[in-house]
Amino acid sequence: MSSIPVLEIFGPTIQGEGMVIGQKTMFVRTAGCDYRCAWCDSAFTWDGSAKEQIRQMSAEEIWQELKELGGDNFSHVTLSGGNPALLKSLGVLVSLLQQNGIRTAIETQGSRWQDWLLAVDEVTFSPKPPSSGMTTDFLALDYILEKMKHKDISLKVVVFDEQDFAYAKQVHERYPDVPFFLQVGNEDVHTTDDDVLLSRLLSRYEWLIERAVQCKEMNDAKVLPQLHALVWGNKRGV
Ligand SMILES: C[S@@+](CC[C@H](N)C(=O)[O-])C[C@H]1O[C@@H](n2cnc3c(N)ncnc32)[C@H](O)[C@@H]1O
Ligand SMILES: Nc1nc2[nH]cc(C(=O)O)c2c(=O)[nH]1
Ligand code: SF4
Ligand SMILES: [Mg+2]
Repeated sequence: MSSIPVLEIFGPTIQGEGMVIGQKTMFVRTAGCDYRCAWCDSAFTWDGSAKEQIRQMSAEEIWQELKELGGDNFSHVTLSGGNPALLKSLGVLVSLLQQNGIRTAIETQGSRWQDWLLAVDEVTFSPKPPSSGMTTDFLALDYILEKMKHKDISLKVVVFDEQDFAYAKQVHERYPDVPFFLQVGNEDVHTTDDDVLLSRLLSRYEWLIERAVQCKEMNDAKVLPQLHALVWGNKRGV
């Protein structure tokens, strides 16, 4: 049965963000999102520009392709998108990966619940700050984080400006027991000038570190760049 809309399968590479940064992993990127973030670095998953590249795949087909690409060189798979938590059918893939001894992780914004989230080993929830143009449904996020409270989860907020930083504080204060990450925002997700991008991202990282170290509410936060953007710029499939 073909039931999962897939836009990219790639790796092995390293997880460039958040709670398992540096972990060797494969990626499966699904199509479709319930959000439209102004600065989304994966807008092709939802803006129609890659519509003809979407493949409807079964969990077994995805697993076969992961093995063809990665061979013996992986033991971890990250699901991202778009919002993979829109897809009930992804639960079959999560079980199949686990039956084959593969650890799983997911990137989602925390707007939708799926029962199979409980089976994912490392779950990153990334609620969106004001600069995205999106509004967080905190009651939905409360519900989801309550269900996940005994699991290995984290919150990761992308920060572009002071308003975003204030939002990040509010999120961290609302869920004090959930490991909390601040992530540098990439303002130019289209440039191919890697030198300009790198120096811009590093100066934004320095700014975010400075803001976090001055703020007592961020005493437990971790401050990270997107490591893959520092290494490969805006290249897709890495
Ligand atoms: C492309 S999203 C896909 C998963 C899910 N829709 C989400 O937003 O969490 C993966 C991660 O990239 C982050 N992200 C997207 N665009 C970004 C940008 N321009 N700069 C920094 N992080 C970005 C998101 O906030 C999210 O944490
Ligand atoms: N290397 C690498 N790390 C990532 N972490 C989160 C990603 C994503 O787009 O969800 C991503 C990605 O696309 N590449
Ligand atoms: S929620 Fe994630 S995939 Fe969806 S638009 Fe925002 S950053 Fe992009
Ligand atoms: Mg990305």
